[in-house]
Amino acid sequence: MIPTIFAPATAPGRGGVAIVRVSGPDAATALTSLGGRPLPEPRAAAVVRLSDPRDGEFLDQGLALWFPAPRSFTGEDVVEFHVHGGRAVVAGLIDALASLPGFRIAEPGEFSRRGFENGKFDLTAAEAIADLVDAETSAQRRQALRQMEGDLGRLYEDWRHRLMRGLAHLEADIDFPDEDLPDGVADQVRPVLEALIGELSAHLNDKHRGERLRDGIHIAIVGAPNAGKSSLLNALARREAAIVSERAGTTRDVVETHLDLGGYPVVLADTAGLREAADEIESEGIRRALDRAARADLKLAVFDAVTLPDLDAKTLAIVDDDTLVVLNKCDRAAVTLEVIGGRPVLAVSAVTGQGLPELLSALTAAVITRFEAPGVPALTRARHRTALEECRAALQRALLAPLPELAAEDVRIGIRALGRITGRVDVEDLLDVIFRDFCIGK
Ligand SMILES: Nc1nc2c(ncn2[C@@H]2O[C@H](COP(=O)(O)OP(=O)(O)OP(=O)(O)O)[C@@H](O)[C@H]2O)c(=O)[nH]1
Ligand SMILES: [K+]
Ligand SMILES: [Mg+2]
Repeated sequence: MIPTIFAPATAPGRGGVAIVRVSGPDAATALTSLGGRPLPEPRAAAVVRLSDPRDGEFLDQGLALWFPAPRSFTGEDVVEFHVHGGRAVVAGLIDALASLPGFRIAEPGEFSRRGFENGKFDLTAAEAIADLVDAETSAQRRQALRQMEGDLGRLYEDWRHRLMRGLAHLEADIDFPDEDLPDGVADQVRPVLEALIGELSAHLNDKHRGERLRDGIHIAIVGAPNAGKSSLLNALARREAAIVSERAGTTRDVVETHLDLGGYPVVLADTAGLREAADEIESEGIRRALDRAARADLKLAVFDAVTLPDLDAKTLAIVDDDTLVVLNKCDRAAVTLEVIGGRPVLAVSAVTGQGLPELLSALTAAVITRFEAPGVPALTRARHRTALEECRAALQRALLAPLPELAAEDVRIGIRALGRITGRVDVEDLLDVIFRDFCIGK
């Protein structure tokens, strides 16, 4: 017997309203026994006076919604109680529900899991629900919503169906060599595999755009000691996140701060000044700085306007296409350079704030051009990436396979890898395609 599960759907603590969700075969009982009334109209809010069925103690007056299966989030019978959002109210309701036979508190993600198991949505959409709940910026929200609406799931399902048709052709070739099938089935498969390998590669080769959007885009501030890196971090973050001092070599550890740039989540990192280290600790700090610069999506290379025309060679060596060049302390020296290391110079003062709005817009623009690709759903999870790489490798093997049997086995591996992403790994699907495409033996 499937247990009926329940849990608060709203965050713990005080609030205007708290929602407690119930799902399972006995969900209706929760409403009738606690609410002391017959079931209301489906999907219409009804006023309920809730009391504990054990002793009749009044718990709260609230609203109840009744969603009979299968038209609910989980695909099961679902009841939602909207009550006053106090801890004691919710605790009393939870306690009363727990006393009902066959009821237990839900495990994390269990409502979504039941929804997936009842075919309400695929795994990518379930993951998107989690992302949407975690979304902190508008771009994160947009990506999660697109994925929840099925953009990514549809892309992977389309690929999987194309592969299944390819496999059906291969299998027909193997199983029914004497049947009256069209010629050259194997030749029909090759272009299908080649096209898919191309599409998989384009999707995989996206600079981790979607994954970055979930985790945050990494920007590293690098430069010589005392160039004003920590001052710049503090100015951009509008808080004293890093220690600033006139002593060269102040920053040792990487200091991170989180920003929202144009709706994109950004992890901005301040690092140790680059120079010949004076001691072991500084040398470790510089190693971390270089490591961070190498792994960053974007870099801010900070030069000191006071020391012009000398440019720090260690910082110059880091400048590349993913770098914004910043000339700091322009309150103290006239800016005479427009280009450094082939990149346009952004003149700023971390102290007076001069040039910072321009730096912020340049940074935001750089972030947007690197990570926005309208219309095309992005790969969002390492789990998907692993499966897609496995699929591509299998298809590449299939192209080289000397026998159709071996090619078919590799294509099957590719199909299973794609099926794992959406959670659709049903062999019945494959039979459907075989019978629909060939109608052998009727
Ligand atoms: N006038 C002026 N002084 C600045 C500016 N930016 C930083 N400073 C000063 O320069 C000194 C060094 O600043 P920091 O921010 O500690 O420099 P840093 O690059 O982080 O230095 P390390 O952590 O030692 O590598 C401090 O005394 C700051 O007040 C600026 O734009 N104008
Ligand atoms: K310093
Ligand atoms: Mg510093």
